[in-house]
Amino acid sequence: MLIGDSKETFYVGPLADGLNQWPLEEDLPSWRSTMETYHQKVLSAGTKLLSLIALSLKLDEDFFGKVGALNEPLGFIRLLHYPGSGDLDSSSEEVYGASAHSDYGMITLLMTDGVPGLQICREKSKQPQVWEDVPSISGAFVVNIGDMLERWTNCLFRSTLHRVLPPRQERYSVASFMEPSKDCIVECLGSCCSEACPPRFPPIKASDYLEERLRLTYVK
Ligand SMILES: O=C(O)CCC(=O)C(=O)O
Ligand SMILES: [Fe+2]
Repeated sequence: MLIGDSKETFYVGPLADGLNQWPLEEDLPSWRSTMETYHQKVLSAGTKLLSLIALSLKLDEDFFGKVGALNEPLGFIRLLHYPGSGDLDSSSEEVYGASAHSDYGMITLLMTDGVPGLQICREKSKQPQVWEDVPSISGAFVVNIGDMLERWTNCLFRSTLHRVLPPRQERYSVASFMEPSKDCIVECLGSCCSEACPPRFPPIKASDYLEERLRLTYVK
């Protein structure tokens, strides 16, 4: 019996570090160039969004660049496939397509094929949790706030708790994660704390934070 998420994933890592292992051109013609173009475009959209977030926090629009969050190598793309419930092994007991989590980085730009399933919980620390369907808007990204942005803003920007219900029909999505560059120190912004509202999290190096989260997720 299988218990766990039904999702299948394929990662495309940062382009600049040359570590991606691409399928052969003759096996998947134009796939690599399509993914590289998508990677560049989605990172550029994400960088613009981060400038808007910086401005909303009364920071310089290039704040995230200046603190070293946007240095290369940057950005992971996760291609996701959720089998339709009819395609699942009848002995498996997957409860979710993707179980409840928040993403680790700054923001995630999510594109789906329109098949429902994604849900968010607005008040993540309240019990019982209330889950709402996220409607798909053709041509638009769903943008999730990640945990490191929550740390930076001392919870002014809350990371989005989300999950994917096992879809009845097959579902595809593409999640593009903007994580701060490895050496960037994520620490409470001066404008987000005061004596009455001290920093809730100590400063942390982005790579240390990420490694710890990955360890907790994958090493059980
Ligand atoms: O497939 C989706 O809609 C969400 C995927 C997701 O949350 C993730 O990959 O972190
Ligand atoms: Fe996610």
